[in-house]
Amino acid sequence: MSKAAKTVLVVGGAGYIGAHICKALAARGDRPVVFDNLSSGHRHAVKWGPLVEGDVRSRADLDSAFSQYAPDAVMHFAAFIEVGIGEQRPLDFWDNNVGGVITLLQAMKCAGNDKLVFSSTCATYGEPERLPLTEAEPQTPVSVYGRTKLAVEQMLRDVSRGEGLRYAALRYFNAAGASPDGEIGEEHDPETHLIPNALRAAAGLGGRMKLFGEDYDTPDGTCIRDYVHVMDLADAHLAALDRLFEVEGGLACNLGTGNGFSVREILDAVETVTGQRVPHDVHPRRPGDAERLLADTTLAREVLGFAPQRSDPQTIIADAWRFHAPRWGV
Ligand SMILES: NC(=O)c1ccc[n+]([C@@H]2O[C@H](COP(=O)([O-])OP(=O)(O)OC[C@H]3O[C@@H](n4cnc5c(N)ncnc54)[C@H](O)[C@@H]3O)[C@@H](O)[C@H]2O)c1
Ligand SMILES: O=c1ccn([C@@H]2O[C@H](COP(=O)(O)OP(=O)(O)O[C@H]3O[C@H](CO)[C@H](O)[C@H](O)[C@H]3O)[C@@H](O)[C@H]2O)c(=O)[nH]1
Repeated sequence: MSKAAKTVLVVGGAGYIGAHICKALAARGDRPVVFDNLSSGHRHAVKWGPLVEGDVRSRADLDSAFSQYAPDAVMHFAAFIEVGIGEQRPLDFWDNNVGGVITLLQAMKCAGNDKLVFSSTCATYGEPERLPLTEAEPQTPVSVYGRTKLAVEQMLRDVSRGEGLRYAALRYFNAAGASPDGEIGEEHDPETHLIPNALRAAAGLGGRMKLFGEDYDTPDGTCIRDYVHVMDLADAHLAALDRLFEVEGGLACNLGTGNGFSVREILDAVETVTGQRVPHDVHPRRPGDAERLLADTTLAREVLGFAPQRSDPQTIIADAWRFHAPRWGV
């Protein structure tokens, strides 16, 4: 394992997951340089190194960041992430999520940089045929968002084979939680994810939460997901980064825990942690929601030494609540 401090260009590092990875990089002595257009990220979440304001679709913006900071590796988090909006604005999603990576890879090649960690998603699997999902399961995404992420994975494989790119495509399941010290957390606007929406409702903000679908073929009728703490994701990113300095070629790897929780189980956990009821109404199914998603974690454990420490729902929710509660005045 290479222990020398690294400069890492963190594209999308002002966003939720990227900011937590920056904090983890700095904590072990690496130097994160955030490159972000602040379209959904936050200037106040960039705390552990410089911020380069730029757009990943702009070669000029990227070239100037590479020449100023000469990063040893790149981590790419920037994307449009709202599945529903992707169905209405597919061209924007292909432009940002795929076009952005083409421009980034061209800039990396020009700068002589061949190491990339990429944010992929369990949404590339679509509606699973078998659970838990191993990396070998067919990837048949059912959303524009999932198809853009799959297209990038395919492009990375080609560029790795043909041009020697070293990469790790990390397929996150449901990222959740916040830095345990409450310093940074999840601040999407609009927020579509279950845990922050349930916490908002518990705090008496934003009205009653919508529970999407109670007629699934699951024990309580609600969807089952594999929630993984953002700080555990950070550990996996550090391991994936180190691996790029040791191993040639590409890696595609699930990041989840293998444990599934239903929407109702999450609401119960939110009520336990906050001591408040979660006012909610049952609504029809949300289009594109798979019934169950669960990661097989064998590869992550073997290749990245992935051993989640904070990914039980109680800890995830307690950490998220510690971040949100003071900001919401509760
Ligand atoms: N949140 C999850 O549960 C989850 C699950 C699976 C995969 N992912 C992937 O992880 C990544 C990060 O997700 P997140 O929840 O932190 O999202 P986020 O929206 O909080 O962060 C994305 C960041 O990228 C920046 N950005 C977007 N387009 C850009 C562009 N053209 N140029 C420069 N910067 C740009 C935004 O300003 C923002 O800071 C995304 O690629 C997402 O698809 C997230
Ligand atoms: O207000 C809400 C929000 C969510 N849900 C339900 O809670 C479960 C989890 O939903 P999330 O939106 O929190 O997470 P998803 O599983 O839909 O999303 C994950 O997978 C997506 C692709 O499918 C993207 O990758 C996304 O970034 C990632 O968090 C789903 O059954 C959803 O219907 C609700 O009932 N009410």
